[in-house]
Amino acid sequence: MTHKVALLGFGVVGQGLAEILETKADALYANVGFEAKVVAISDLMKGSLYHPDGLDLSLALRIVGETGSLQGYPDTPGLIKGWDSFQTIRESNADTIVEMTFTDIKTGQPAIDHCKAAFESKKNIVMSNKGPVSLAFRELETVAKQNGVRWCYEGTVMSGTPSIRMPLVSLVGNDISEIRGILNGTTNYILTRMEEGLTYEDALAEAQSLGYAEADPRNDVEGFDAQYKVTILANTIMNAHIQRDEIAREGISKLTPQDIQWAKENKKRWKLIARVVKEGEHVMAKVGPEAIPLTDPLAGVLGAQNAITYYCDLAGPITLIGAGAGRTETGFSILIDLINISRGQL
Ligand SMILES: NC(=O)C1=CN([C@@H]2O[C@H](COP(=O)(O)OP(=O)(O)OC[C@H]3O[C@@H](n4cnc5c(N)ncnc54)[C@H](OP(=O)(O)O)[C@@H]3O)[C@@H](O)[C@H]2O)C=CC1
Ligand SMILES: N[C@@H](CC=O)C(=O)O
Repeated sequence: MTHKVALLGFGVVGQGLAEILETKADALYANVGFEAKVVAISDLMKGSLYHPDGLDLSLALRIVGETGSLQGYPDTPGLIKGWDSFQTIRESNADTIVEMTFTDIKTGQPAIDHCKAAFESKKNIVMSNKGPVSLAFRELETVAKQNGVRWCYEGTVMSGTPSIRMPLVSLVGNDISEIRGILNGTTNYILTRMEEGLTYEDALAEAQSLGYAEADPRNDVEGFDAQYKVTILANTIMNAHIQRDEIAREGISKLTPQDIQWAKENKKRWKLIARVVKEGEHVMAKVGPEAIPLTDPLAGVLGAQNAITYYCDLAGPITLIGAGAGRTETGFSILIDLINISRGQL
């Protein structure tokens, strides 16, 4: 059955997903029987399109690439322009809403309301936006279940590297007592480039131009993004009931070139380390910069790469290393969720 999809947000990730759905359509159908049709795209400034029979994705990508807007998409019978996100959620014929709008680190809105509106309209949500999963996990999980729909968010932690599905599916049955990792691509990229001699400002500008940084990069460099991801991991993987503000947070913005040099001279490397530890029923989490020895496996994780180690009682420590951000990588994270929903799998 063709999976009908509506895209909310047509920025880096939205366009990355559209490119994948366009270029891999035949291979996905032939290899895994997955067929998707994008019926709507709704973006705050770029405009919106809806056609119940599906949109021409390569045309939408080309027009937005050339003009920065969807307005130039040709009018055809049945095409509706101008729906906002809530109209798209409620009135489109999509099976799944893909939420890729910006992460509001204070309120999680309007994405939390997008989720509620979708679930109440009996539509699944797939998202890379961390706000709702981090701030309203229990409530939204309940609303999704009550409405018999799916809620998937693989891309919220480590982009297309399966940091959520791997522990939930492949490591199921283990008791995971600790999670430790590098969960923010932008800061890891900045630290790597500073060690190579770039200034903090130039390294941040590069991370922004490569599509790694949040719309407001303070979310990355002050550790909010990693704090959000740690909350998601604690609650989804360790079944904790932890609130974002209970997690101690420090970013990398106070690190100086002298700090970087000191670490180099002492066979160490600065990393923004995220940690969740479970002792009995108590779960403690924190995010902060640490100068770790070069012998630590996390020290070798460079650029926008992320890494995470799950300390399992049966399988031992299992480490996953991969992209933590990026257009195609995060677009891929959405694809994993869509395929699993289509297959009826977790
Ligand atoms: N980039 C990455 O590597 C990763 C990103 N993420 C998360 O994925 C989400 C998308 O990231 P990214 O694509 O990089 O961000 P962008 O800023 O490139 O894109 C977000 C898009 O959402 C649009 N938007 C904002 N609010 C609304 C709204 N209410 N309704 C419709 N559209 C809206 C913006 O519109 P406009 O600009 O036109 O106003 C923009 O085009 C974010 O939440 C981010 O945290 C997660 C993992 C990795
Ligand atoms: N800004 C984030 C993007 C992915 O979540 C990062 O740099 O890791």
